[in-house]
Parts: sequence; structure tokens; C-alpha cells
Amino acid sequence: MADLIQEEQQVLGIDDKRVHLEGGGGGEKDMSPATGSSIHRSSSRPQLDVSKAEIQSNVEDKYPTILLPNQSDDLSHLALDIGGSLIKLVYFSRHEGQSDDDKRKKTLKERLGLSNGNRRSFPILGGRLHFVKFETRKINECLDFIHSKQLHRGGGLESRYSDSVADQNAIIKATGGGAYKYADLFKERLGVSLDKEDEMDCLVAGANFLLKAIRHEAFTHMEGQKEFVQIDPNDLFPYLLVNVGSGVSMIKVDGDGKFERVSGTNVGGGTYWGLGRLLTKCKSFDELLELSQKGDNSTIDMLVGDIYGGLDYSKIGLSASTIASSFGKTISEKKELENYRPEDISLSLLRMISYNIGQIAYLNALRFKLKRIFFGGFFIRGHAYTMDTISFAVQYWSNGGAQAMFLRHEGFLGALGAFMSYEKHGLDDLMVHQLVERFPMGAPYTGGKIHGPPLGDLNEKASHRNLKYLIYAVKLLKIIGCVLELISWMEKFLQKGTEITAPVPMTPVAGTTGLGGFEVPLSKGSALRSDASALNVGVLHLVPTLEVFPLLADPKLYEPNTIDLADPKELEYWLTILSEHLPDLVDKAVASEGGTDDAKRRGDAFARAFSAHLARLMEEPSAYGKLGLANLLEMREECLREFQFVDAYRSIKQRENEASLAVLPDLFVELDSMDEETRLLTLIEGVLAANIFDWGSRACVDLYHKGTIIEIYRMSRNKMRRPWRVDDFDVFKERMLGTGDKKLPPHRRALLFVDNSGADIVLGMLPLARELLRRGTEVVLVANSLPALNDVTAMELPDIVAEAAKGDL
Ligand SMILES: Nc1ncnc2c1ncn2[C@@H]1O[C@H](COP(=O)(O)OP(=O)(O)O)[C@@H](O)[C@H]1O
Ligand SMILES: CC(C)(COP(=O)(O)O)[C@@H](O)C(=O)NCCC(=O)O
Ligand SMILES: [Mn+2]
Repeated sequence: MADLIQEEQQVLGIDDKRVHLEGGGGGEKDMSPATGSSIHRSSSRPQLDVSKAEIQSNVEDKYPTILLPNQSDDLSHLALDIGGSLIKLVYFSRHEGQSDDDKRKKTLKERLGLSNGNRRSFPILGGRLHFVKFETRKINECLDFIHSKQLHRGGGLESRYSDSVADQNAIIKATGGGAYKYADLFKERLGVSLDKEDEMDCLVAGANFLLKAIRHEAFTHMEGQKEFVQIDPNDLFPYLLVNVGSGVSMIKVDGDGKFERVSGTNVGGGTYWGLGRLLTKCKSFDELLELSQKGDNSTIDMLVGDIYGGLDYSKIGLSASTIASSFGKTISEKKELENYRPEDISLSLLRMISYNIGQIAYLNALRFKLKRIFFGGFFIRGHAYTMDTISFAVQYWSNGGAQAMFLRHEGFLGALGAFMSYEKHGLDDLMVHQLVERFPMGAPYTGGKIHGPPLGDLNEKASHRNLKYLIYAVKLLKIIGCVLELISWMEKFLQKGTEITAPVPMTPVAGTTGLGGFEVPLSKGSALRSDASALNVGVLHLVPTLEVFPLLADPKLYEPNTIDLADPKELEYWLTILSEHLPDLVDKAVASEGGTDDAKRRGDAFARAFSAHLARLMEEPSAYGKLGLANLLEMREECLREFQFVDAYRSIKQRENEASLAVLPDLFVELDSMDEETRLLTLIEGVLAANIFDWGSRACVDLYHKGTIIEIYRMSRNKMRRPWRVDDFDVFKERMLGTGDKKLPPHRRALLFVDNSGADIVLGMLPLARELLRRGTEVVLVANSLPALNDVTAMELPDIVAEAAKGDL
């Protein structure tokens, strides 16, 4: 067993079977001096330079940092798109723990109670892309934001440069008309120069990047139904990009950097907002959009039926309910503006402009024989009615030949494009799986503390607590997606325990639209959150070391979500499971932090925030993009982490590891008494039997109460009857033991992907690893880098293995 801790032993970190190729040994693909930096290019701007990288390690340091000798602190990380209506910001922040975050790491280390040792570390390289927007007329708020986050100073908050000397040379990439208009203001207020990038170049670069790099970025929206489309990056071009900002640009895109602006219209987002404001006195765009949801446009629009005495004009295919003339009814001399409902005006206007844009887009697609049209720009605003109207126009006029698609990062194309124009960050080289979208889960992660007493006794009956969470969830639901407001709301809520007014999702309205073909979509998917910053666009986490395991039979087909939650029944089932499991999880999380008052408060806040997300998903399954089970579970872990629960199952894992380690020597004796063939079968049966110890499964949790670990393990092992559901044992046996005289050399290296703590790793996987090591095979244990339920993490493995080795005499 001492073999297990020999130098060859490596531990890799994985997130759902995507492997971080990091840590020591041969896994450090991205850091090896030999491979150098694949994203290194010569340019004036610095980037994440991984050439000559090495792991810094000394005996006491369990978390040695990765030294990037060629890495400047000054990562290019902010770009702007200053449009006629809105300023869009895209900025990059490095992952915590990479630079000056050692303090946090120390406390994490202390909290986990980890011992010393000369072990390899698993730092997370990379960073996050954030998306924020401001109204152009409130540019000062934007300047304040940039200043408060020190985004204009190259290295962000952790910048070494503390005064303005370095800033005088700072350059920020900027696009949109405002890059010209406000250049002096930026120089004056922040001391930075705006490096102007062409708006069309940026729109195209942003769209191409998103469509290639983000899974399920594009979707269709027809009659209230959103469907994500997976675009094949090799079959993307040509397409028509329609950016609906203040005005509308239509661009035929033939490749990266290959495009032509073929058309445009001055009837765009600014027209809807401007005319709408004049006609309805609305104070904000969202208010105007919200009004439209309660509108009935048949009081404003002149329908075919109004002209034809209620009849269809079927000869040319027009039904009585088709709009013949937008706003045509308002010619009536008997009525003035105040006699019309603002709701109806807003809907009529929205429909007129959306339909017109859809129609012009189609005509241009026809002109250039383009089948796919992507619509971006903040006019879309993820609004169901807008998207349905555009889709309807495209579909109707093209007879189904062309398809309208929308983008989740709709309004950020230009800003992303400007961001990409920094030559050296190498973002464009990234593969699909290296960007992982994460959503702020509601914790006051800006550094604010959760104040006040825990709300309610955590030992209350589960059902009561479920109900309580549900009520809070409904309240919280009103504000999810609105990060900045959410934080202050959450803090206030926890301080006072009273309801604070928050933006309310709009109620469903159904009615005639005169659109000729479909009704006003229900509020499903159309709820507006009056945020100026967040939409439902998550932060894109850039994880340059996250790779799909290359030795999978077909890595391209790898899909971490084993269950697709697109089926409403499946979704309801899982949301219910997670909801029911919540009180139990909170108890464990609180216990893992010593059951302190602070932990209880955080536990309570976590439960409310997570319930709110569940409720939101129940209402709108695609609120956060395409959803699979793995995403849902990851969301829960993210949420726990945001509420500072570093490892909710820590004490359970410890207990189970100890219990399993205590019986491991007996198991070794039992295994060693067997002949080779029986032992091999018993080992594999053991792997299968031990894997049932999973706290994610209700049935298993019930089982735990019925016996000791070794009893349950033996019972399960004895119950194994071949053939198993997936049974390759005969092939495996032949490879391991050979047939007759034919013996094969041992495997050179085996990667064991390990799952749960306790019996699974100790009684299942380690005996198998030991067997392989005895045969001279190098063994690599591959585990999650971050805790998830009772999963064993890469960081925990060395201690477990060391303990196990003690029992192998
Ligand atoms: N919070 C908001 N304030 C103003 N306009 C908004 C808002 N949200 C969406 N819009 C719509 O988006 C349009 C601006 O879209 P955008 O793509 O940012 O264009 P621009 O680059 O011209 O600012 C506005 O004209 C309006 O129709
Ligand atoms: C001038 C613009 C490129 C500016 O971009 P915006 O701020 O609207 O995003 C755009 O408003 C536009 O394309 N307008 C339409 C002009 C026309 O083709 O008639
Ligand atoms: Mn724009």
C-alpha cells in the first residue's frame, strides 16, 4: 500500500469529468515550459502569459502558488461600447486566490482544518468576464462604477499602481459613437484615453465569438417558446446580424472579420423608447415595456376587419385580425392622446417597430440568400413579445425559409468585440468548454456582511421551513437577476426581516393583438426585472485549464448533463427533490461551520436565495440558459459557496472516511486471501457496491440508518449479480489476467475518476488502485477540485491515501 503514496501518484482536479490539467507531474499541459503558451502573441498589451510557469512549493505550503514569471499584473480587462442609449461594459477579473488573495486562502485552509504536507496545489487559473450596462445619459454613474472598481487601472483592485502616474498612459478599448463623443470626459475624469474601435467590426467580432464559444448562446423564440440552438462553429457563416440598438444595423457576415453592412433602419430601439416616452409619459424603458404587457393594440391599430366590416380579405391571405395599419385607428377625430390607454399605445408601438425590423431583416436575408438571422441589441431585452413579433415577421414573409434567432448576450456584442480587440488576452483562442457561465446566486458577495439574528429556529419542522422558504422565495423571486439591488435588498431584508419593495415580475396578460396568427405571449419568459445591469446574463468564467478529458471515446459528444431538464416533468421532479432536500442540506452546512449563529444566519439566507432560484426556474426554466441537471447541481454548490459554506458535507465526509478507513485493513486481508480471478471480480463488485454511498440519493440516505458502513458495503457487494447494467468485466479480466498462457504487460498508467468520500473512495476505489499499483501500473486519482455534496475533492485525497497506507501492512 505504500505504493499509493509513491512519487508517481498524482491527483487531478475535475469538474464533472472535465479535467483541470493542472497539478504536478505530466498533467500540467497549459503550464509546461515545453509547450509554452499557445496563446502567446506579440503585442503591446499584456495577457495571461503562462510560459515558463512553475509551481512554487515549499514544505509548509500546501497551496503553493503557480509562478508565472512572464505574467504582468496588468491584464487588459475593460472594454466599453458607448451607444446612443446605453453604455455597455465588459470587464475581466482574475479568479480569487491567484494573486493577493492569500489571506482568504489561509482562512479557507484553516476552516478546512488541513494539515501540512508537501503536496501539490490546485489553484484555479483564469478569471471572469462580467457584463454591466448603464444609461448613456447617466454616464457619470458609469464613470463612478469604473472608478470604484478601479477598472481603468489595468490590474483592477489588485493593481500595484496606487496613484495616477501609471494611469496617464492607460488606454481603454471603446467602441460606439460615445467613444468619440465622450473621449475628453474619460480623460478628464479617469485620466484614461479611449482607444477607438470600429463599431461594426466589434459587433461582428462579438457575435462570432459568442456564437462559437458559448454553448447555447443562440435561441429561437416562437409563440412564447424559447428553444436553444447549438450552432456548429464550422457551419456558422454566412448569416445576417441585425443589431437593434438606438438605430438598426444589418450586417452580412461571411467569416471572422469578413462582413458588409448591407442595410439599416432608423426606426429602432431609440424610436420605441423615444416615441413611447412622449406618448405615455413613462419614466423608464422598462416601465414602457412593462406597460405593453397589459396592452390591447386593437384599440390603436386598424385591423383588416376594421376596414372590411369584420371580414377576412382571404384572397390575398389576410385575416380580419391582421393589422392593416399600425396606429391607424387613432385618426378618429373624437379622441385625443389622453383618451387612449398608455398600455395600448406601448404595445402598438412595440409591435409596429419589432414587426418592421423583422420584415426589413427578412428582405435583406432574401437579398443575399441568407437563411439565418441573428438579432442583437438591447431593444430586444429578452422580451417575449418583441422576439415573437420579429420571429413572426421573418417566418411569415419567408414562408418559413428563414429563421430568426436571438442571442443571450444580445446587447453586449459591441463591447465584447472591443474587449476582444485587445490583442494579447487570447480570448479568441479559447474553446467552447473553457468558458463556463455562472450566475450570481444572491449572497452579499461584494463584501457586505449578513446582519441580524437568524430568522427562525433552524430546528423547526421541515415542512414549516419549506413553507417559510417558499414564501421568502416568492419575495426574493421578484429581484433575482438584479444583482446590485439584490445585495442591498438582501442585506436590508436580513437586517429588518421585513419586506422591502422590489421590482415585481409582470402578471400574465392574454388578449388579441391583431397580429394575425398568434396571441400575446404569456408572461412566461417575459418577466422584466428593472435592472440596469444584469439581465439574465451570468458572469462568464474563463477556466483556461478546463478541458474535456481527451481520451473519451468521443470528446465532442461529451455532455456533463446526464439529464436534460427541458422536459417539464423532469424539471419539476428535480426542483422538488432539491427543494425537499434543502432543510437537510442547510442543517449539514450549518453543522459544517460549527453551528454558530453566523453559520445559522448564512444557512437561512442561503436557503432563501436558493429557493428563490428554484422558484424562478419553476416559473421560467430557461431563465439561466439551457438547463441540465449538472447545471442545477452546480448552481446549488455555487450558492453555498457564495454564502461562504466552503464544504457543507465536511463533517459527514470526515466521519465516513474514518469509519471506512477503520475497516479497510480487514478488507485488505479478505482480498489478499482470494485467488487472482476472484479478487479481481470482488474488487470491481466492491467499486460498484461502494458507489452507492451517495448523499445525493434519498434511498441511500435512508439506507445509512440501517447498518454500519462495512455491513452495508458487504451486503451490497454480495448482492451484485452479473451481468451488471454496463458489464465489460470479461474484457477487463482478459486484459488484466490474460487467457491461458497469453499474458499482456500491465497498463502503464490508470486514471481512476473518483466520486464520493467514505466507502466509495476508501473501500471501493483504493483497493482497486492498490491492485493496479501492485501490477506496476502508475495510478492517478482524479477528483473534483471543489466540494460538491459528499464528493471527495482532489485536495482531500493525499491525506486519505496516507491514512489508508497506514492500514496496509
Ligand atoms: N434600461 C434601458 N434604458 C434605455 N433603453 C433601453 C434599456 N433597456 C433596453 N433599452 C432599449 O435598448 C436600446 C439601446 O440598445 P443598445 O443596443 O444598447 O443600443 P445603443 O448602442 O444605441 O445604446 C434603447 O434604444 C431601448 O430601446
Ligand atoms: C448609427 C448607428 C450605427 C449607431 O449605433 P447605435 O448607437 O444605435 O447602436 C445606428 O444607430 C444605425 O445603424 N442607425 C441606422 C442608420 C440607417 O441605416 O438608416
Ligand atoms: Mn450600439
